[in-house]
Amino acid sequence: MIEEKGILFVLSGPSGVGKGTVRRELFEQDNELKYSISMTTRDRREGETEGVDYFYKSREEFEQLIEDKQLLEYAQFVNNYYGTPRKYVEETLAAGHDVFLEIEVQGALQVKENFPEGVFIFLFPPSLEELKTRIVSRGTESQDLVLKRLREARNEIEMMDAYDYVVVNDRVESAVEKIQSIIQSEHCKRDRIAKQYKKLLEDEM
Ligand SMILES: Nc1ncnc2c1ncn2[C@@H]1O[C@H](COP(=O)(O)OP(=O)(O)OP(=O)(O)O)[C@@H](O)[C@H]1O
Ligand SMILES: Nc1nc2c(ncn2[C@@H]2O[C@H](COP(=O)(O)O)[C@@H](O)[C@H]2O)c(=O)[nH]1
Repeated sequence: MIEEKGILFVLSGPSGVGKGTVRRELFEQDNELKYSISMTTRDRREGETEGVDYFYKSREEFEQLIEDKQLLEYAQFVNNYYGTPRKYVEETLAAGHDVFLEIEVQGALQVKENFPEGVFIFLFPPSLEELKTRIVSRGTESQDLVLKRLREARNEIEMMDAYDYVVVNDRVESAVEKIQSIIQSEHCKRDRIAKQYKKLLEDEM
C-alpha cells in the first residue's frame, strides 16, 4: 500500500517581503492547507493573538522545548527564538494533510535536512528599496530593529539558491496565484510518481 502523506510547503524570504500577507491571502482561498503556528520569544505585536499568530514563550520555556526535542527546527532571528512544533507537523502530514510553514532561512535549511521531499519557496521583493519601504511602513519595529532585519535580509537572499522556487511578491494576488500553481503542480507530480510506483509493484507481482 502506498502511504498518502501530505506535502510540506516552506515559505521563506526576507523580513518585510510580505510572507505573512501572502500566506493569509493564500489561506483565504485554500482551505485544504494547514498552517503550522510557530513558537516565539518575541513580544506580541498589537493585533496579534496567542495561538493564531504565534505561541508566545519566555526564553526559559523555549529553551525547555529545545531540550525536550519538541521543535522540528528553530533559529535565533534578531534577538529572539522562533521554532516549529514537531508534533503538529508530523501528525498533520501523517494524516494526509499538506502543511505550510512560514519561517526564516536558517530554520528552512534545518527542515530541508529532515524533509528533503518538502517544497521550498523563496519570496523575493521587487527591489531592496521596496523591501525597506514595506518593513518601515508596517511600523511594527523600532528603527534599530528595522536595520537589523534589513541586514539579515541580505544574508537570507544569499541563500535563495537552496530553494526549489523563487516567487517575486510584486502584487499580492499574483504571488498567491504563483504559489497556488506550485502547490497544484507538486500534487500532480506526486500523483504521477505514485501511479508509476503502483504500476511497478503490480508488474512485479
Ligand atoms: N505585494 C505587496 N505590495 C505592497 N505591500 C505589500 C505587499 N505584500 C506585503 N506588503 C506590505 O508589506 C509589509 C510587510 O508585509 P508582511 O508583514 O506580510 O511581511 P513578512 O515577510 O511577513 O515580514 P516578517 O518576516 O517581518 O514577519 C506589510 O505592511 C504589508 O501590508
Ligand atoms: N526558523 C523559524 N523562523 C520563523 C518561525 N516563525 C516565524 N519565523 C520567521 O521569523 C522572522 C521574524 O518574524 P516576525 O513575526 O518577528 O516578523 C520571519 O522571517 C518569520 O518568517 C519559525 O517557527 N521558525
